[in-house]
Amino acid sequence: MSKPTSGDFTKTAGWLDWYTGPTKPSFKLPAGAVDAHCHVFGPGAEFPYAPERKYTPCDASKHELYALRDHLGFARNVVVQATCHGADNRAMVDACLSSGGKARGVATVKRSVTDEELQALHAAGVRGVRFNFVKRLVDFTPKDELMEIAGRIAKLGWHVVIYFEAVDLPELWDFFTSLPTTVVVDHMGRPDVSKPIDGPEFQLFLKFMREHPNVWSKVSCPERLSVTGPKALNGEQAAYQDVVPFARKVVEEFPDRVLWGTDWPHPNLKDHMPDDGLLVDFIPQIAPTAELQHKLLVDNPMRLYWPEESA
Ligand SMILES: O=C(O)c1cc(C(=O)O)oc(=O)c1
Repeated sequence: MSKPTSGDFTKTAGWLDWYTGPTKPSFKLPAGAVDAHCHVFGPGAEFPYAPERKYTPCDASKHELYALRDHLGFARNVVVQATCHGADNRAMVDACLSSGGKARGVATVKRSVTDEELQALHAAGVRGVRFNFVKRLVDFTPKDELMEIAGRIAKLGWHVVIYFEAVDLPELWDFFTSLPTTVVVDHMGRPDVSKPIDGPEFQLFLKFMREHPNVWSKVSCPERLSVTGPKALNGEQAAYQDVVPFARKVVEEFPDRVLWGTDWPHPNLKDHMPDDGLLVDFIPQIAPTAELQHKLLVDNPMRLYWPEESA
């Protein structure tokens, strides 16, 4: 892979580009594995970044994403709309349409989206919308607007992906638990892994999943959540030890409602950029058996994104 650029855009100061030349994972992914959380950025010259964005990334094209998929051994991708593109889904849709059926998408839409536009997104492979509550990434959208969107996309059989910080779960609880669809939490609701796993914050997240069988979780982004590392760099096979108990707990308690993704190209990392091959090697630490791995990487994402092909 070549070095990333940003077209005519100027990257946010301190921006870390995705890792070029990732290693081949030692962990062999099961056949049909899905990278269920990744993004494309631009390229900015073709798909300009949204005026309301909170960061300007380096470009990360569909070609680079699909080369990474093949290199790591994934069969398919779920391309999640990145906030730097706002509600302009063209780059994500273009990636899905050029994947030969190997990618599905998650969009961001506004209340003004028409039924025809939703139908076109569906035809392109979109199966969900993303609601973002992380304040450094987006401006606030009123909950009545989001609930209206959820009601409309429910009719298409889509789900809602939610991204929030663990401290905000109490305030968002009533809204999340009234959503009429399957609800998929990004990155385990971003637990503070320096707090105890049996402390009130993470226990509330587990209660959220226990009491609501429509709630799923991505057990992704150890590189984002880890405080103590070690980092997935320089051949490290036991990366992000502090995240392992949290992710493993979710995988073992809810094996049929978990997803995993690389999060490539890893927006907004400030500390280091992981080697994506070593990130794949993180998976057996949190899903230690072949059965758990198959559910996490194949059965669950297929059921959610390719139900027509799922056994
Ligand atoms: O934590 C983040 O900065 C982040 C940002 C985005 C996005 O900008 O869409 O997506 C993610 O999955 C994570």
